[in-house]
Amino acid sequence: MTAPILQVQNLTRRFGGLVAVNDVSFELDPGEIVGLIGPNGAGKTTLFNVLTGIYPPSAGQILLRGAPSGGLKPHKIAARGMTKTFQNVALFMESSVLDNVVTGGLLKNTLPEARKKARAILERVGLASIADKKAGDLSFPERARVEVARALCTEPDILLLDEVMAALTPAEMEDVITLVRSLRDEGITFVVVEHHMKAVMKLCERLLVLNFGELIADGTPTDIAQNDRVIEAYLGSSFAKKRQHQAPEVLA
Ligand SMILES: Nc1ncnc2c1ncn2[C@@H]1O[C@H](COP(=O)(O)OP(=O)(O)OP(=O)(O)O)[C@@H](O)[C@H]1O
Repeated sequence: MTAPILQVQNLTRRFGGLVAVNDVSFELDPGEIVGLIGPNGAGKTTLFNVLTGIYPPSAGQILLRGAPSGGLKPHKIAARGMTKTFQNVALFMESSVLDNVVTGGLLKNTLPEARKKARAILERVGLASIADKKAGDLSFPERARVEVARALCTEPDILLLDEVMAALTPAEMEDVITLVRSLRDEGITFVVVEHHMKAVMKLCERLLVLNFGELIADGTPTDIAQNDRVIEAYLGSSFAKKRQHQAPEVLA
């Protein structure tokens, strides 16, 4: 049996009196593609932020390849192999696509090495033709791809994708799904936050469901689509009671 690459144990994050992530525990095996879903405000981004060191945990443990990583700074956690993309794309808008991606590579490489790596990654994700364009001149879907490229340039073992498919056309989503699968085949483990349920169901082999900060389900997309607690969380209890063994459209 392979050892888990990530162990999250009783993780809690509070903001004053608000418990944004509440006693959450799960493990990731290397090479999994796991979706993290839940209604607005469920705690998905906060969980990503705690895992990647943007916020320290209020309680609980995070073990990255068996070593505690909770409370370390983001660059330390990225250097150990876990990083995330940002929901509201945080590129340097005045810099070129290439220079944005290079910043990811500087974590583990000299500048010339980082530039070489960044060019290879831009080629890999299909952005080589816009390498010299200013990030501020890109369309939103292009920016999201650059965000992914920059995260890839940190050479992650675990990549947390925060809504990179927002505003993509169905064809562009297919491209992202193909890219994520092929990167997984090269050894990267993924956790994906995405509101587009069809894309999540297609891409992910396992789903974790948060509601009001609590992990209410962990299973295959088929199991999750039939799970009463999940349906209730999305649609309210009256719908869940009326439902007769039929997955609602929101989870189909
Ligand atoms: N820095 C912060 N300070 C105070 N409260 C916060 C902070 N960040 C998040 N929250 C609160 O924590 C809860 C969880 O928010 P979070 O953004 O993690 O949810 P989410 O599941 O990612 O939501 P969405 O799907 O809308 O992006 C919300 O009630 C939010 O208002």
